Amino acid sequence: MEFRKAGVIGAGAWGTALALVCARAGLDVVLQAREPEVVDSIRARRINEAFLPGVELDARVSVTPDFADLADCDLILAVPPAQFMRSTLAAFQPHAKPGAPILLCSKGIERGSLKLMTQVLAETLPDAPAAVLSGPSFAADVSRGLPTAVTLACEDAALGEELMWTLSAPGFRPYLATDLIGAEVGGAIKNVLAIACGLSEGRGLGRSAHAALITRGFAEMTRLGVALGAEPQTVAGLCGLGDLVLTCSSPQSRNMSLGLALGQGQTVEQALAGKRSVAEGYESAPAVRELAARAGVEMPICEGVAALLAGETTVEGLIDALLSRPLKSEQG
Ligand SMILES: NC(=O)C1=CN([C@@H]2O[C@H](COP(=O)(O)OP(=O)(O)OC[C@H]3O[C@@H](n4cnc5c(N)ncnc54)[C@H](O)[C@@H]3O)[C@@H](O)[C@H]2O)C=CC1
Ligand SMILES: O=C(CO)COP(=O)(O)O
Repeated sequence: MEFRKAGVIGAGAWGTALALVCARAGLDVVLQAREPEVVDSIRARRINEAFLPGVELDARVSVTPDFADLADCDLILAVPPAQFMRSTLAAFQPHAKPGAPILLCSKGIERGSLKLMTQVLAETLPDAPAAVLSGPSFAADVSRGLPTAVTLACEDAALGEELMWTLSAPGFRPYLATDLIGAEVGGAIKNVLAIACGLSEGRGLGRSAHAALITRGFAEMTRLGVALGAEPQTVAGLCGLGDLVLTCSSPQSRNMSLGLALGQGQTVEQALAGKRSVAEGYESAPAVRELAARAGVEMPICEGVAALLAGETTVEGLIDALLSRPLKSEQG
């Protein structure tokens, strides 16, 4: 199957950057934006001022508010915040071209249902072939053409390969996998762990604590991923460990910067006030906590972040709780 026209659903920073990736890969692109001012800004100035300022969009990218304009797209990239994936796909569903694959590019777990994005897709567009794109990739970097490598997972290996060739460009390298769950869990959990790393940074706990949080956080990610059916080597790839390292290492991350603000003494409400961009770790933390409890998996860092965000503990309480855990085997 040769792909010629991509529809990108969701014109936040990442959807806009991915529209550029598709255009650079030679596809015609229709970018669906929810906000009228985003449509106006791209039509008037070729720039998404609200979510990706300073980046000029390729002439191959057209913008629309209307899902009907994606009806002839033979490939769809779904990029709304995870909590809106279900409502967004449901709105798009009447316009989906039969057989067009849907590449899920959002990172999170649906609150309430505790479902991954592939499960949400299976319930809203059950006949659409599913794939997942996830990995260390700041929209600002990717949109500027800086080198990036990501995981592209698809159970149908031939379709995965087709998608890999379709989307690859000199600065954008998708690596193939067939393990959808593995490709999804890391991206959801790393956002919660990045909040923890931000807290540590904000409290001035030092680089050693930072490295400990990444490493023990990766153990949590792997435990829950495996309990949900992921292959550990997928979690150790770009979509898991790779994205954990990126997101925990730069205040450019919305999740890490949320943790940083909390660590410096802001309340959750203050840290989130006035923000239009999404911090998926805030949204997914309660779902990660519930999934871990349901699976009987210990995730003390994620559990602590969820408790902090829910107002059940303080930053000091969270740090004390982690440091007073019983000593044990590293592999346990
Ligand atoms: N920004 C980045 O560097 C990256 C983001 N992602 C993921 O992409 C997904 C989207 O994030 P961004 O593009 O960064 O978003 P953003 O934070 O730049 O923008 C917020 C988005 O939320 C949408 N939105 C707000 N209310 C909505 C509603 N009721 N229904 C549907 N959509 C609504 C807005 O239209 C906008 O597209 C997230 O899951 C994020 O984790 C993944 C890789 C990189
Ligand atoms: O997912 C990302 C990088 O891979 C973006 O991280 P933030 O959402 O924390 O900014």
